Amino acid sequence: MEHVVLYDTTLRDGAQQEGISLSVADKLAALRILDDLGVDVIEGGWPGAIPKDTEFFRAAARHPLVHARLAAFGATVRPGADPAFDPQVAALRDSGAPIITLVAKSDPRHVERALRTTREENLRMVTDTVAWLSDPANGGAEVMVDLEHFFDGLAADPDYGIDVMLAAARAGAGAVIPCDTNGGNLPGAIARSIARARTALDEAGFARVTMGIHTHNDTGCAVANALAAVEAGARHVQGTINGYGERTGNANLLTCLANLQVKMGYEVVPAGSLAHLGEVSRRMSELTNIVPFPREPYTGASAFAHKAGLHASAIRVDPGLYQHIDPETVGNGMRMLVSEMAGRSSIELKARELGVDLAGRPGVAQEVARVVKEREAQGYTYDAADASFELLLRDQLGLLPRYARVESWKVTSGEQALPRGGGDAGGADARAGRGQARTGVLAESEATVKIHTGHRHIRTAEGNGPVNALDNALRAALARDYPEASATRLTDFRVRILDPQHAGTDATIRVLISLTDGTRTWSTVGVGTDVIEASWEALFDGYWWGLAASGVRSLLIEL
Ligand SMILES: CC(=O)SCCNC(=O)CCNC(=O)[C@H](O)C(C)(C)COP(=O)(O)OP(=O)(O)OC[C@H]1O[C@@H](n2cnc3c(N)ncnc32)[C@H](O)[C@@H]1OP(=O)(O)O
Ligand SMILES: CC(=O)C(=O)O
Repeated sequence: MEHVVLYDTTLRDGAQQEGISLSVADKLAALRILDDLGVDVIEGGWPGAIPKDTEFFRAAARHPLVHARLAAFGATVRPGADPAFDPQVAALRDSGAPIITLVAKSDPRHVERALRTTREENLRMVTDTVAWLSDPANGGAEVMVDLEHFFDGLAADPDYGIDVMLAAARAGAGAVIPCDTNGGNLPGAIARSIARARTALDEAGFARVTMGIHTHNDTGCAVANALAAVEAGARHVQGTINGYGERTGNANLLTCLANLQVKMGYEVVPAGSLAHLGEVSRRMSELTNIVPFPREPYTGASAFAHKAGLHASAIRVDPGLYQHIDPETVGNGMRMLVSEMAGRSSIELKARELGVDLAGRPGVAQEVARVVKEREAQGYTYDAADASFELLLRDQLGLLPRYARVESWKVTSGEQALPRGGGDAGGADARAGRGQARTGVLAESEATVKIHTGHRHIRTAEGNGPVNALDNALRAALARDYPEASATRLTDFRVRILDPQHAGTDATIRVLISLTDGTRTWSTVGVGTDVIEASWEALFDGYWWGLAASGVRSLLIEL
């Protein structure tokens, strides 16, 4: 199988994304993740331009890589400058990286208007910088050249970009990488230009020079453009994990990798690595602190999630009928979503996922599907509230322990005058009119919950809002007989109006909550015209599911 070089630029071009700021420690952690994945090259940053990157290359020297080689990124010398006396070029050499990737202007409009120099001088800048850095007397790095604005440049002048590329090859570059810097090109144009560039290299006697591709996603075609380039002769693909990058991002390297290896038959990373794609995507999300996009191909949480009943019915026979690959190949998993679009098969497959075998009990699946459709028509949503669905399913099967009977609950909210000297009338909270900072009053809520287990428990609790007070009171009441309830905490609370066009504050609303006990997380749903009532339903189901999932035995004695 032919190899395609995988070149990761998450730590350089990915870090150019709005909102991403990686510390040296983050970059070192990413280095390990990328090396374990088996990429060939990891571009670590721009030493000499960004102090953190200079420090990163110093630190990286103490972390030998098993699979990948490190690349330092930088620019050619400026017009009129000699690389031997250029501090930025010296910083690239001093980074100790075995690969140096230079960005070079290949669009004559950029040469003339951004660099404000001549086309000939730009060719000289490329030639001299590549030759100096690849000279063994100056460290002898392998030099790769990113041809900035290559595709747009060819549209303006069909030859100049090719001349820059050949100058780089002549000076000793090991790889030349046409870049769709503005991300405005489509696959056909990319493929035609790459084919032309490859032919030009071969005809000039540079068959040894690798043709690369670097694409941005401004037309939504970054991955497609990278793959089109490979079909046209590129054998080096640059991209970033999760498609991070300036503006709309770079080609998602994980999507490129999966497509190249699984669909196009190239050898890219060691065979076992593919099964870690999901993990790599999530670990990099932790480092960038950017929530993973659920609909990301191959790695996203929804990439193999099925909602339509007819899909489920075919999947029950053979998952391959509605999936382009086995999700486990890329470290993902199939999920069944239950909603108003469910039929018997969806319920049966979801039940199987939850460890309940409904095979041979079509009546139960049919009845659960009917209840789900009926309740979704009222506003419930089970694909976002797995725990509520599980309660419904187990209830139908008579498999649900009843932990408590609710006698009553109530919440009061109001404002209470603070003692003199209490509160702080200034600050941002006061300007926003929030909570305790207004003119000496404290906003607070109080809830009382009465439940029966074997005994009658009455608990009153305060909170900074009604849902918080209700949550505190319910937890305290349950924890008297079920101490496991004390570990449960609310982590998310979302409310939405279901019929905004027909009603104002008296609209039906849906509350979706997420809870955790420190190990598991789960979500439940409540619906009503009263936001507190809907919250109570979601909370009660949430605690109920938590106790059932912990295997807690019911102590309820109905008198
Ligand atoms: C397409 C890409 O994404 S390339 C990567 C881009 N990444 C970055 O820019 C991040 C790091 N950049 C930096 O830290 C700074 O911009 C630096 C250190 C590179 C330059 O900083 P400064 O010298 O203050 O200048 P500034 O940021 O305004 O850049 C303009 C200068 O770079 C020159 N320049 C721009 N592109 C190139 C290039 N490909 N080769 C050589 N010089 C270039 C311009 O001619 C201009 O030089 P001049 O001031 O002599 O006219
Ligand atoms: C080099 C680079 O990042 C670009 O041209 O997009």
